[in-house]
Amino acid sequence: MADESWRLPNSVQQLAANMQEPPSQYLLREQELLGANLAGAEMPEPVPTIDLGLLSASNDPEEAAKLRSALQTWGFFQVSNHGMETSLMDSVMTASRDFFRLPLEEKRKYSNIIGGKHFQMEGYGTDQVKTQDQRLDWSDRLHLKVEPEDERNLALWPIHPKSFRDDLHEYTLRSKRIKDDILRAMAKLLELDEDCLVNQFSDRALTYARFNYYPPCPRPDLVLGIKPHSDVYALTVLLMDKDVAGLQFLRDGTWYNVPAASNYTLLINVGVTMEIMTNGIFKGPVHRVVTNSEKERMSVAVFYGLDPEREIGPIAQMLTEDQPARYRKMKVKDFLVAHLEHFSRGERVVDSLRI
Ligand SMILES: O=C(O)CCC(=O)C(=O)O
Ligand SMILES: [Fe+2]
Repeated sequence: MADESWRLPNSVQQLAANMQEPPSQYLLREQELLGANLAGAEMPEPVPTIDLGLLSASNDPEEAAKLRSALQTWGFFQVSNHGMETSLMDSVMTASRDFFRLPLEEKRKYSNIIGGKHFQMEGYGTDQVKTQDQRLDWSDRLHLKVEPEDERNLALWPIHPKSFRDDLHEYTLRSKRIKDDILRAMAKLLELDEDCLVNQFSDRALTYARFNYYPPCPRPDLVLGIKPHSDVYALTVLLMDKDVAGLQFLRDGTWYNVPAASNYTLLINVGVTMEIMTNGIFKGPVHRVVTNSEKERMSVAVFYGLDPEREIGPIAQMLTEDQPARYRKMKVKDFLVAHLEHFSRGERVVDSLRI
């Protein structure tokens, strides 16, 4: 039988602890390094910051204009005055750090590989390896479905540290309010009914939380923490490490560094689902994560998607005779499968849906 062990990558944390040089599957090829400039450039302006309290309470025109500009220029922004307590963000980060510090055998109880061979989306591990020549990312993840709540697979929710489950539950309740406030503000920018976007997310809509752990990497000049991608869901709420930077966004051919902020930053970015729903008006930016030779980095992303049983396509209110649909319709669950295929090849699924 052919040796298929390449399908089961090691924990990167384990590799980082034992190796001097990353194995070849992690190294970017010469071609990929051309013009890649992993060091990235400084952003020409500070990360746009939207006062969410002001925006949602009074639809403050200045904040709304900032949001419009951030969405059109970058596809991401920071939110302040968002109602999430620092102590809760602290607890989530600490619980996440404590989880990744557990012994490997303990973490493997939540593995995303079933029966030693079959990959599932949820659980602890790395991305699925689909082909032998796929570039691997220098990160380990814990990926959990949070909503619909009755579909939580609690067997994959860590019991250590003890606070993990409660913290995640509480955190995602708060994060949902932030997401809804942003969706309302975006709907107003598009001159849609205030709840038009919020209503796209039924009680069967998917929410995932992903805990990303990036161990120090001996070759930050050749290895990425996460390869370039656009998030597939509609909106991402990202809690970033307050000490270590690493996230970069691509704009007009240049990779820009998002600096670490000493207080926790909640960064919001548009995903491909939103790009399709708004018929291409708000675009899901391409981003990646670079590695650091000395420091580990953590982030926690919450992804908001649609009900997998419905169709994804531009919403009817966005279409006119002059602005016909730019994307084909597709069942959400097929779209998510197609995304994984494209992601493993470093491509964007949205490009395959253009009419
Ligand atoms: O770690 C980060 O800052 C970003 C992570 C990310 O892009 C993702 O999980 O999709
Ligand atoms: Fe992402």
